[in-house]
Amino acid sequence: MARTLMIAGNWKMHKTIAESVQLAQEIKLGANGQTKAEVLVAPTFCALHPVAQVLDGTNILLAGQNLFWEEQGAYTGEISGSMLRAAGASHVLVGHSERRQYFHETDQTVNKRIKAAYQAGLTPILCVGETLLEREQGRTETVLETQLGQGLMDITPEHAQRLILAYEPVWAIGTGKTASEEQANQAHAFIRAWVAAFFDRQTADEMRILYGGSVKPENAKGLLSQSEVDGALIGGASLKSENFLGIMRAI
Ligand SMILES: O=C(CO)COP(=O)(O)O
Repeated sequence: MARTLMIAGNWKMHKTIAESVQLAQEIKLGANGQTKAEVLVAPTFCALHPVAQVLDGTNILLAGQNLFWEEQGAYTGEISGSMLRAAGASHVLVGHSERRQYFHETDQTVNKRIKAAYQAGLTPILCVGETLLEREQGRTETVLETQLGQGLMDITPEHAQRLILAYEPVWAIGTGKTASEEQANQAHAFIRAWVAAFFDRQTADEMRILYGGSVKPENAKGLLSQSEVDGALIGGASLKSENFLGIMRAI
């Protein structure tokens, strides 16, 4: 089953509008015809539209980093799926561990956001992953199972066909500690088997499962050559075009 690799940059809370536009321009120039992978960037909300204008006419995709589940209303500080769409996004990250850790995101609110993403015509990228303590206690699979089962509750098989998953072990995010190729492949295989059981085999075979956690040009080739790893969700190394492009060229 040939799945198109995805190289995704999560810019987190980094870069002004001007800096985001600059980075997008560098990626646009560098990626031009250079990679077979699908490329995606997720800037801050305020940089979405300016970056969309830079990327117009390219096949580089744009994602929001989060969304609220209501369409509009008195929800100070939030943003809806349709607003992301209008700004030029086609995708949205949901349930990133930083959202879970710092903003009290739960599997239940993740589920609401996933549904809202579909409602708005966005493709969600659901992030799951265990903490160091959970891994040490041998609870990795239980944690993944819970995050997936509750996060994807009542999602239709049709919608599941458009879903992208990201396995991001919390202990590997921004720490410089990468999951070994075997650890990543094993977790991805577990997630794919879970998808096959929850939805169906074909959906599982076609689903992209990205790895995230200290991916850089030096380790990208090894991780991305694993049979179950269908791309990367990159934080720190996506903030410099030479690193992000280096990862793209590593595959
Ligand atoms: O959280 C991540 C991507 O969403 C990974 O971040 P780092 O690549 O900085 O470890």
